[in-house]
Amino acid sequence: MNAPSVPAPESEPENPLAREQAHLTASRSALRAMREDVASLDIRDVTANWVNAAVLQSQIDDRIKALADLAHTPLFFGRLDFLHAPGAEQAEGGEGEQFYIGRRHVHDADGDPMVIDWRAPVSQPFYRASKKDPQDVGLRRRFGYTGGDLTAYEDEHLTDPGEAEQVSKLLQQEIERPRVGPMRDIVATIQPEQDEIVRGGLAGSVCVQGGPGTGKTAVGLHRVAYLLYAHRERLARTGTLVIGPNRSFLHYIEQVLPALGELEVRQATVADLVAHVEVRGTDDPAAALVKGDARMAEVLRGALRSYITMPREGIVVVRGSRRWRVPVYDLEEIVEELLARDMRYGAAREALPQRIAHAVLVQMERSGEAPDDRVQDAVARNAAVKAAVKAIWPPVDPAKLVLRLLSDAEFLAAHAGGILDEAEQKAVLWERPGRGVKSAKWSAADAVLIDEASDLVSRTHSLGHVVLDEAQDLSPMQYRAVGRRCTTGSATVLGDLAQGTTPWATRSWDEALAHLGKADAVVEELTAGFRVPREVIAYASRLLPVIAPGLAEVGSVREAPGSLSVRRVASSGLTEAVVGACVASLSQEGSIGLIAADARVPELARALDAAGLGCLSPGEETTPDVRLTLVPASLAKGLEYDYVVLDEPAAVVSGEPDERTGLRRLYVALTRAVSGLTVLHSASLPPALASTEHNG
Ligand SMILES: Nc1ncnc2c1ncn2[C@@H]1O[C@H](COP(=O)(O)OP(=O)(O)OP(=O)(O)O)[C@@H](O)[C@H]1O
Repeated sequence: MNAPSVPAPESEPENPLAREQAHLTASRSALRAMREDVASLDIRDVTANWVNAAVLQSQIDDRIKALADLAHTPLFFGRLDFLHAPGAEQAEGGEGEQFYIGRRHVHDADGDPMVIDWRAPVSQPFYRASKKDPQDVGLRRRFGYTGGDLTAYEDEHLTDPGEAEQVSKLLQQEIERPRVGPMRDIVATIQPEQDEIVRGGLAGSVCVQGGPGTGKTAVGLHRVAYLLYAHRERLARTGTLVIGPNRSFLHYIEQVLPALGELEVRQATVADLVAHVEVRGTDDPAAALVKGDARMAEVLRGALRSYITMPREGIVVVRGSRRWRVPVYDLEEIVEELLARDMRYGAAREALPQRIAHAVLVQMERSGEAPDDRVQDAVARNAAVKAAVKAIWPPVDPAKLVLRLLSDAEFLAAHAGGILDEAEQKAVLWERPGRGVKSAKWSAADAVLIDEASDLVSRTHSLGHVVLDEAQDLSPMQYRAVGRRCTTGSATVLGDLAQGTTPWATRSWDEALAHLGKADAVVEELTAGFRVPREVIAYASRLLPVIAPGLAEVGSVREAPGSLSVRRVASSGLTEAVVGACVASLSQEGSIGLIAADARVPELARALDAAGLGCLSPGEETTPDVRLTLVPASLAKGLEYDYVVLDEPAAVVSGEPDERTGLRRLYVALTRAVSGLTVLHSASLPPALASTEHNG
């Protein structure tokens, strides 16, 4: 591989860099021309009315926006020189072709491509071709940019046996490029094992187990962009959704898809999905554990069914001078038939009057009448029929059903008997029964129960594709809630068993996928770490045998000697030392995260303030002026900073209800740094970390 070449004077036409720069300039002009073409469209003659005109104009405006040339977003980042024209028989010796790979398609005035969308099939070898499998690629070239200028390139001659394989310097530089602002895309440097997941088919679901910084979030987001490209129409109809753990995380990732040209993807937390009631209460862990258990689905199903009462008498429908009788045994048969079918409670309730009316119609026909559909509808709306339906199959409000289960010990016992033991029933019962849906102090887990009940009453709308990030923290009931939003679609599940910090954290992906309703999903593993330097990840991985025995240690694609510093200070000087470490980190470029146990955050905030250091909360955008974020350990998951200062690990551990969860929380905190981690402690470190004191 050639090292990034030293830029030669641009006037030299045979200088490859100058040629590439010329192609960039030409592509930019072509893009401008494409934009101007759209802008000059005259729609006055093609639209019949102003509504159509407005719709068309807004589509044109969107298209113009999509064709914008962003100064700091390189139009292309790679080039592929195929040995033969793609698609041509190689034996024919067809002329090789050259393609520039970028974020979007750009063509010249003749319609010939100048830049190919990274998602097009012809771009795939850019990510997958290797010396072992060159995929007909003679040369792969990666471009390096400084600001918006093309300043370097790096070549791989995949079919040259003499050229040794090397780690790309441009990849390394891209990862280490200081972070300001939200998460960015990785479209120029997606790795082969990541690309396999990104370009997986829409039909199948996939689950990715990957340690910290292996690119799970990046892969999930690029997968959505890819699927939208490959299945645009279908997904435009059915919809896509990205689920993340909390609002700050969603803010952090929200720019990635728009930067890839995808503006229509909804992003939400699980709490957003199940927001049927206002959540004002919390559960103790014992209650939350039972409420999140999949057995609750069974309890709810039984409780809902208990509202159905077998008819005790027949009904009489009076129409004009005639009376039609539906005997009790006919009604019973109808109800039994509905019960036997796999119908939602609400759908069956709607079907019931029609079934009764049908029974009446059959009698009418037998007696020589010729009733049509309108008569059937009229009978279904008859007062006697309505009254019977109400008695047999009354309407049920899902929130009221859950309210009753959690408030009424007898009702709960009647439906949880044989499913939950007595202690479990006691755990879920509210101390003070809820009076009404509005006033009850619902917890997050209760909202999920209501969502389950709602789905039993009427089917939840299913989307085309759902990406579920940080999945390891979901309870079985939450997996079910997500699963019913993609029953007819597919899912990408991303997570790390070692980072599970809820009492119900996922123990096995097979189990989780079964709750999600995607038991046939393929489980893939990512083990190459992009974020965390080797020294730091090795230190954090000392916790793995305790927090997730059997899980492979994450590697690192980057050596960064001196990236870890662990220092013990006197407890009276801890806060001051931490502020000092922040000041030192701020002398470097990029973002700084000060991570601390939640309980330590107020004191540290005051100390930073007193030192005149402005700081942000997680999810707030870093700017060149304010680059320091004060991160409560409970919100650190999924985030990253160029430099991390970690305050008092022992406090992070003891901030959690049990030691394993505490150590997992610590593992998350230790794995947020891209370029450097400083750990400051006054209390002893957990034994796994203390084994070899590390001083940097
Ligand atoms: N192929 C790649 N090229 C460049 N950067 C990459 C690549 N893959 C991942 N990264 C970068 O590595 C960092 C970590 O990625 P990401 O946040 O997706 O990891 P993760 O597996 O979700 O981590 P965590 O488990 O900690 O949430 C990000 O800055 C991401 O942009």
